[in-house]
Amino acid sequence: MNILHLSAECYPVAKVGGLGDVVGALPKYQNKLGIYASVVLPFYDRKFTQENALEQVYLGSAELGQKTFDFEVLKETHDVLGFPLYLIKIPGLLDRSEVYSYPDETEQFVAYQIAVLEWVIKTNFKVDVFHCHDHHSGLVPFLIQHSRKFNALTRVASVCTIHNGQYQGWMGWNKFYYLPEVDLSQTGLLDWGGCINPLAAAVKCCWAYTTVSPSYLEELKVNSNGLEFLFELEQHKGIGIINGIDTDVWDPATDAMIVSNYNQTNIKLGKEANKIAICEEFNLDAKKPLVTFIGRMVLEKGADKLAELIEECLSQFKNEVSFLILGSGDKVIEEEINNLKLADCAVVIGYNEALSHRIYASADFILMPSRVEPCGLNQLYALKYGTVPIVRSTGGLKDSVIDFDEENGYGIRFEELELTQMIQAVKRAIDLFKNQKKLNQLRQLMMGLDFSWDQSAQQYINLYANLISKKNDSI
Ligand SMILES: Nc1ncnc2c1ncn2[C@@H]1O[C@H](COP(=O)(O)OP(=O)(O)O[C@H]2O[C@H](CO)[C@@H](O)[C@H](O)[C@H]2O)[C@@H](O)[C@H]1O
Repeated sequence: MNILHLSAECYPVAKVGGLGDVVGALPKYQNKLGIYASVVLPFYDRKFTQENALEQVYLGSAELGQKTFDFEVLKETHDVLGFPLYLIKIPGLLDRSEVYSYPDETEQFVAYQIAVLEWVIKTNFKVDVFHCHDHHSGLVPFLIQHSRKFNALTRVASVCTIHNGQYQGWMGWNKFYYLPEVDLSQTGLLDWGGCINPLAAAVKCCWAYTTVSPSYLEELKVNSNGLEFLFELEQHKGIGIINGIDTDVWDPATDAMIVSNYNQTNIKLGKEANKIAICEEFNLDAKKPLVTFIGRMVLEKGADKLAELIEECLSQFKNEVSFLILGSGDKVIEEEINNLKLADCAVVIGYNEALSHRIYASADFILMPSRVEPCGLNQLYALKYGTVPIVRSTGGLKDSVIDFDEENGYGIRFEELELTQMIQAVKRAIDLFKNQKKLNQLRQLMMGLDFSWDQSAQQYINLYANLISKKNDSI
């Protein structure tokens, strides 16, 4: 079975958030399970592409509207990631350093998708399933069905995974001419709310779509930035598969980025050593419970509530708790948090992968007050590192964290994004920290949980197999 993953991100080539983590891991685990999974990304001029051997496997050209563009397909020579990695390089369009936020992003991602399909057809690259991640490759299921140019691929299955339904890749109909000739009777499939909506088109045209947790599958029907009705209509094609974690990268026993490695048996000492080091670095008191937040500072993550919460906690629970915050995103939120000049609170604005590992290993608690959380990887990493998650009960957080007051529970949950509930959750963390025996029992329990990719990777494989066998039945 040959699967081609299409994505804008893939760790460690290019990661902005959790999409990168998933696409950097899932294909590796799928290959271990005996299928042949590859990834095709836009080319980025970054550390990974500068430092690894890349060979040209295809040189071609295609049209974006009236313009012809040349493109190269490069393959990373040694499969260092555990799967074949292909990169689409288009001079002047896909050869830059950043992943997102260029003014011609639409042109970038449309050209990427056209180039991928062109390359697959011209080289007879064997694909049984196009696995499209988020809106950046959302036009592919439509194009292979309704564009004559790609009709050699009509019978290739397509699966679309929604990591984040809030972003949909909207483009005006004035850019319709970027697409190759398509069946004009089918253009309604591209439309949602009067513009071309690649995520909506993917959901309508794919053979199956998945969400990154079962709860998120349900939530999209009531909260998906305008697509609620669509998710209701197409629910028969939907399935929720929770993300896993890549234990080659995220394991405190082997993690080369942390100060002191540890496992379930020496967790107390291990966490202590990491905590002492980080508290020294950030001038915090290692004797106090350390609560962290790591992530994108955006409304989705509830980051706008952090500044007020920290101020309140440090005033109500004076000298009883400390905070270490790492993130970047919305400039207003960044500034609000960065302006907190308080003892017992350290803030790092920016993206720092190595620091994030050190924080997972040293913090006692990780706060995730998300408004929306399709899966959430931070809580899964935290569990693996024996760090108690404090989460709002939503999406994947609800599916992966059981409150420690419940049977076999280990985390702290609250329902509403409301200051009093959040303060109460932090208070429970402080009380738990005072009971070191209980805290260590919970740490042992958390570290023993299995959120590895093995099971979820298999669920995707079962889905592909189902789709392929249905296709064969229908021939
Ligand atoms: N400033 C910073 N420095 C270092 N590391 C940082 C960082 N900010 C974030 N990270 C890292 O980025 C990742 C974020 O993971 P999330 O699951 O929160 O992803 P995100 O919301 O981007 O993705 C979407 O896709 C993923 C994958 O499906 C879903 O889990 C999620 O719910 C959904 O919103 C983690 O590895 C985290 O450690």
